[in-house]
Amino acid sequence: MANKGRAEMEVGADGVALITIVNPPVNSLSIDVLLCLKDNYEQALSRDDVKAIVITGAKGKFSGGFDITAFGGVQGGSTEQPKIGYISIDLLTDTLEGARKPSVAAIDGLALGGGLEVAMACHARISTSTAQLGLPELQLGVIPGFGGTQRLPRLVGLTKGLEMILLSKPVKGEEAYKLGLVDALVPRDELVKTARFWALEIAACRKPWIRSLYKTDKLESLGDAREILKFARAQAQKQAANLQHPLVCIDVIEEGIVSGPRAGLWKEAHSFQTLLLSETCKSLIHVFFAQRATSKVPGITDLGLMPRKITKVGILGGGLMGSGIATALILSSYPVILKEVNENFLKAGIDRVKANLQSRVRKGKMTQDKCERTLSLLTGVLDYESFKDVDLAVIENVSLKQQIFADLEKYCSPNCVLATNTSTIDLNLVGEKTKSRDRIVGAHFFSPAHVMPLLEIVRTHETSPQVVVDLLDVGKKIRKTPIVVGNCTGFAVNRMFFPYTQSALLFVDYGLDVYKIDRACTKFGMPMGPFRVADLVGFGVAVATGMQYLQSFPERVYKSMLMSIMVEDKRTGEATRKGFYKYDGKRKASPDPELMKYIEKSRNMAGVTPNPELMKLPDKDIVEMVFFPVVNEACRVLDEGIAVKASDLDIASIMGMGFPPYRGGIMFWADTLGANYIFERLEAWSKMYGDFFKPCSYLTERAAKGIPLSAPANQTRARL
Ligand SMILES: C[C@H](O)CC(=O)SCCNC(=O)CCNC(=O)[C@H](O)C(C)(C)COP(=O)(O)OP(=O)(O)OC[C@H]1O[C@@H](n2cnc3c(N)ncnc32)[C@H](O)[C@@H]1OP(=O)(O)O
Repeated sequence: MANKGRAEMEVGADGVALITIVNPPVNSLSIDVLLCLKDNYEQALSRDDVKAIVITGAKGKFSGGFDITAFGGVQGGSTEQPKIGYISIDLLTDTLEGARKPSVAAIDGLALGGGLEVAMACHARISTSTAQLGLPELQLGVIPGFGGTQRLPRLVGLTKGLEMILLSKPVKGEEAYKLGLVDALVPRDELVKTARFWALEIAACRKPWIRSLYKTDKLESLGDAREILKFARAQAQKQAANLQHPLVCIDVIEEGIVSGPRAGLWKEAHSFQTLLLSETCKSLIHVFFAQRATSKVPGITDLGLMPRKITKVGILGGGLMGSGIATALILSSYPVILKEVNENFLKAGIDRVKANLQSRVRKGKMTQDKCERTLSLLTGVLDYESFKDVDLAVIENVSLKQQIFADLEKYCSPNCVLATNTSTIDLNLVGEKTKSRDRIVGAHFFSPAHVMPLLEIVRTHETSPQVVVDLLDVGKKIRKTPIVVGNCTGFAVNRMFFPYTQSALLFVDYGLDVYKIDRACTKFGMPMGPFRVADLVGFGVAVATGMQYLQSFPERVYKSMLMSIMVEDKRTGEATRKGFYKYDGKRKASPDPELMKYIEKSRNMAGVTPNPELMKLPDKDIVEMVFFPVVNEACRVLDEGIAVKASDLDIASIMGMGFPPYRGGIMFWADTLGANYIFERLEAWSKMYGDFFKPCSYLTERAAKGIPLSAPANQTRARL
């Protein structure tokens, strides 16, 4: 098998061995790279002409950490691993850090995870000011495994070290220097030269020879450290009660502080090994690759098309979505022209963008100066005159979309991409009156558009691949995760979201408690249960959406009257301070005993007698009752070719619905339970409660054949 990366060594006349990690695209530390590093070290330590060593990464990137692609092989048992502690103790601690020749890390681009851990084992670190340094392993369900749990707190102090590790939050070179994580900041073109000089200075005892594993000056006293760790444990549990690995990480750090760093390294090595095989780690690794795979669309991104340069974006409508989209675009340096129908609406739209930016200033995410420079990219207009040179026009929720598209066709250049932000409108209808159907595309942002990470790119049969490639590129530049989907009511995310609320409403009619359902969902890991979400969004939207679904999918909509009854009583959610919950002045939700009268009315209208047995159900059953219909719908979305692959739906469920990432997304989670189990439960419920639960043919077939729901179906033709 071909080697996965290497480390190259070159010995200079100055007596410095320069070791370069070469493993594109991010110089990850594969086992091959690490074994090369070991060979290089053995050579450098034995050669008389080598006085000191510098480690760097090829092409401006130190290293993105351990090779994540190898995790899958280890988890599946197909890749053999080095023995426990071999990399962190034998190689990095005893060979590199314990060597009688000094090492200096020359860091540019990124030093993440194992990359930073290699750098911390060196005796000094020189960095550029823009490099990113961090230990993001917890994001992947593991802990730092090459000594990071021991060395980072010793270099930057326990509080900062915990923050960086538990929040997977990297720092820029500049901050790393202030924290003491790096020893000097230099411009990129002086990086290696300075590191060489520094290494020779250490060898000549003119600069300190520091083994960070044994540093104690930054560590708090044992009593203080215990208090800090206690607080960190409480925070970790509060933030994600279902996750074990943050607590394991804190235990490992504590071991090093209480019993010494060597004991800490051993505990780290054993814990890393155990966590690597956990369901959480498998799920999070799946999510890492699934997220990157969303921008790989068969038949679109494999045609060799290059994205065209988008230099200016026109937005029609400065409402909530239009202003949010404008904010997202100017934040990524796109000049934007915002068009409204009159002065008042235009001012309101621009004020919304200003408020979005000001909120970033207040939170310390942006300086006032940067805020003003960003705002200068936005121009408000009342006519189409300035649309001549826009490359992308995004139409927000304005009526007469057809007319607007016909107007745009007259005013914009023939190459301008025409995008519409809609969650429901049929794109084929929108383009009906134009000759430009090939450049019409949906750009479904989620509210608030400048904050939510997901972007559904909706294509019709006629949308050209070039236009999709262009929008994928814009999505990446504005830091959204784009999912390419076909045209249908609700696209992928809302189609999956709808049964979530529907199922919850059905079971309330049949006797379950609103608050019990919400609690079961939040314990499962959802940020909010379906009823709390409905309050947040407002019932107006939910009722209107329900009507559209009823039209499109009449055979599987449960017609609950509960929300409509509440709307009649002007009880429409958080905005009216009363929905399924009641809200105080600070938007704090609490259960409302009055709700029962609406529920009883809804049950009467449905002609349903509540079953008291349902209230005795454990949370697990409630979660399945709410989510299996979502799985069923996700299967239909996949079967119809609306989504091109199951992992796209995993990302859509995580980023669009708040499905817990540590469960891997809706389809990944479903496969951990098995298609057959889900089929049987849905089938049983469909007999008791009706067609809403009826398993679709995709699910039925896979359950019968024992095929995972996520397995690609080559026979499924994309219907768009
Ligand atoms: C023992 C140790 O403690 C354990 C570890 O080190 S675990 C690993 C810790 N490191 C990380 O978590 C970093 C993960 N990577 C990232 O956050 C980002 O990829 C990055 C910041 C490095 C680069 O981001 P960006 O420039 O946007 O590029 P991105 O699209 O994410 O990645 C480029 C490619 O590199 C791959 N890649 C990134 N990091 C990788 C890694 N550590 N191993 C293997 N492949 C990696 C991606 O999968 C992607 O591949 P693709 O082009 O085939 O889709």
